Formats: sequence, structure tokens, C-alpha cells
Amino acid sequence: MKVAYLGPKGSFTHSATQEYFSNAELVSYGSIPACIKAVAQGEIPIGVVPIENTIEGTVNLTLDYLYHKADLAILGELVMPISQQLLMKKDRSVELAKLTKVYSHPQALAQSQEFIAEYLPEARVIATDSTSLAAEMVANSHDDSVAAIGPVACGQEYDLEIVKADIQDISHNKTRFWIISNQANLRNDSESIEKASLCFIMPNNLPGALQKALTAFSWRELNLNKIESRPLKTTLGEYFFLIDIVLEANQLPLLANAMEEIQYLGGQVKQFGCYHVHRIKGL
Ligand SMILES: O=C(O)C(=O)Cc1ccccc1
Repeated sequence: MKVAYLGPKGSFTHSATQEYFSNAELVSYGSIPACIKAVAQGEIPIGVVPIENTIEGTVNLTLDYLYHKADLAILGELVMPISQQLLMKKDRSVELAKLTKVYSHPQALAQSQEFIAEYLPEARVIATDSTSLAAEMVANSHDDSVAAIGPVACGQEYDLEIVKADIQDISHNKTRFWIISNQANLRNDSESIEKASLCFIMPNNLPGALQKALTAFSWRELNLNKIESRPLKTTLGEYFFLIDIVLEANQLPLLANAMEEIQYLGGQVKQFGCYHVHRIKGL
């Protein structure tokens, strides 16, 4: 079986994907949209993308693309500890305070912003599509004054030195990744259901619309553990909502009823599905 991941090799997403899909053929895609698109178009059956981080919150690019541009099911969630390293070419002589550029994925840059502000005062912060792309760029650069922020695995993969270890703002940093597919039946039925995720929009000018939608879950004792609003990209001030629900298989009929109630109120629901959460121990 083939599985797409946000690459190139050595990214956090790569490690998470390798941990869970140890016998699959992993195929690297250069950006989150490219990875989701490949799955949505059926080029590859399964993909793995980051969705949320302890420090930086939701990966908006993932959520927006899944909501606006794809119609996929979540087969499972991977939760992995994340530790950021400052990576540079080996044997370079530039001191940290003189670094001119630091590259990484926006999530990794945001997770390390206190370190950057304190130790890399002169560095321009440059966003890349993944941490591993940042590492590859530093490895291929002829400039000794550039660094990347990313996982330990990137040091090995691109022959870079870890100049400063564990530079993320808090130590208990984790990222959630979603395993996505356009075939919901690829979910492993032997794994228990722990969560469900769905998006909804409510009609304009319905007073208390959000509260009414949330009540559909609360009076059924369905336990929401996340709500996020994102722009609908139509008119300023219009949003869609993502909710995550902690639930067990016997509550699935209640979930179906809650979604029906939202539709009855004039809302529209986009289901991402019900899934198990795999907790990956420290790498
Ligand atoms: O997978 C990666 O390496 C990424 O670039 C995305 C990311 C960034 C920071 C934490 C987890 C995933």
C-alpha cells in the first residue's frame, strides 16, 4: 500500500507516518495542499498531514484545504511529541548571533519564536513548505550563515549538525496528524473509535445560531473537545466551524441525530468521520 506524506524525507510528518505505516511504501509530497490533492484525486489511497500543534494551534492550511477543496475521510489520528533543533552545515564557523537566515515550516518557526528572538536577532525568518525542505535548502546552500529548524531526523538525512537542541518554546510540545483517505472503508475496524470531527456552517441571521448548533451536541451528552472557526472565504465575517468530539462507538447514533438537528436548523454539515487516536511515544 502507498501512503502520501508531507516531505521531503526527514520531516516530522515522515516520522509519524513511518511509525504507523511501518510496512507501506511512503511517497513524499512537497506541500500540504499537494499531499491532500493527491489523495483527493485518487492518485494515492492514503495521506498523512499535520492538523494541530500544542503551541501554535490548528494548521490552517490543512483545515482550509480539507474543508474547501477536498471530500475526504479521516481514518485515524497520530499524536507525536515534537522537539525542534537548530540545524546548520557541519564545520561552519559563523556564530549564532550572526546568522542571516533561518528557514522552516511556519509551525516550527512559531514553536521556536522565543529562541529565535533571543539567539538569532539578525536572522531573516523564512517560511518553507516543510521542515525537511528547510534542512535540504541549508544543506544545498553555499552560505554558511543560514540555519534550519526541524527534527533530529533532518540532521541525519541532510548531514547537518544540531547546533542547539530542543529549542521549542515549551518542552511538552505535540502535534496531531490526520490520516486521510477518499475511501472511508480503509479504516481499520479492529481499532476502537475515540473521536469524530466535522465542520458545519449555519444560516445567516439566525439569532444564536452557533449556540443552537452546539446545543444539538450538549443535550445528547456529546463531549466536544475543540471548536475552531475559519473564514468561509465568501464574505468578510462568514465562517465555518470545525468541532472535534470525544466519543465511543455506541454514541454514533447520537452523533448522527445531532447532525440531523443542525441540518433541520438550516445548517450544512461536512463530516470528516470517526477515528482512533494513536499516541506515538517520544522518538
Ligand atoms: O512535518 C513537518 O516537518 C512539517 O514541516 C510540518 C510540521 C511542522 C512542525 C511540527 C509538526 C509538523
